[in-house]
Amino acid sequence: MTQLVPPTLRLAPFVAPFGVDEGLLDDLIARLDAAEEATEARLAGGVADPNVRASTSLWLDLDTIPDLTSALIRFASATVDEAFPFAIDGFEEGVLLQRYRALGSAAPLGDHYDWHVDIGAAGTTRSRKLALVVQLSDPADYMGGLLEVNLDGIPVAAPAERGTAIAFPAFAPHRVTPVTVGTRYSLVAWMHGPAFR
Ligand SMILES: O=C(O)CCC(=O)C(=O)O
Ligand SMILES: [Fe+2]
Repeated sequence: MTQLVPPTLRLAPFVAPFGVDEGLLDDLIARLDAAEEATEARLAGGVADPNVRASTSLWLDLDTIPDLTSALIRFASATVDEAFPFAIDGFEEGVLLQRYRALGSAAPLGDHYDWHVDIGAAGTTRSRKLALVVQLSDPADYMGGLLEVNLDGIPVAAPAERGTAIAFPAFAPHRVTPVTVGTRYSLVAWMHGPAFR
């Protein structure tokens, strides 16, 4: 089948409502808060450096939450059709829930994730093509915690509204600025496909 592809590559994140009930967003937050497996987020290679990244995270198996899976597939299709026409096969890693806190952070200014890209040189991260982030928190619940994406040299802050989904290429530098008050929760997933070449 012929695939319709946009004539140009977008240089701004793709943003759309994620389209799930607030109850599901609440449930995801509760899962992270309750999880005993939730661990201090670590950099690839297992080294934790709170100057680069400080947050709490929990991996979820996608098979267990059908409403979440269908919303991710809908949003991923829209992203590929309307913004980033990459060859995509599916979500290979489940989803990662993230919590960024002001209080209790190992980092002096609050939990954060400094500039980085999500694509890696080898292993699972090598075939990451698109990063998808869902804003799980109401922006009134925290200060700071901006997701900024830099696709063309100028960092753009992603909308923070609860239930908003944001997609960008896995090779795009992005960061989460320190949460200085309250707590921000997010969901991150990656669409995989034949590795960029
Ligand atoms: O929490 C976010 O909004 C983004 C997290 C992120 O960049 C990552 O986990 O790689
Ligand atoms: Fe990232």
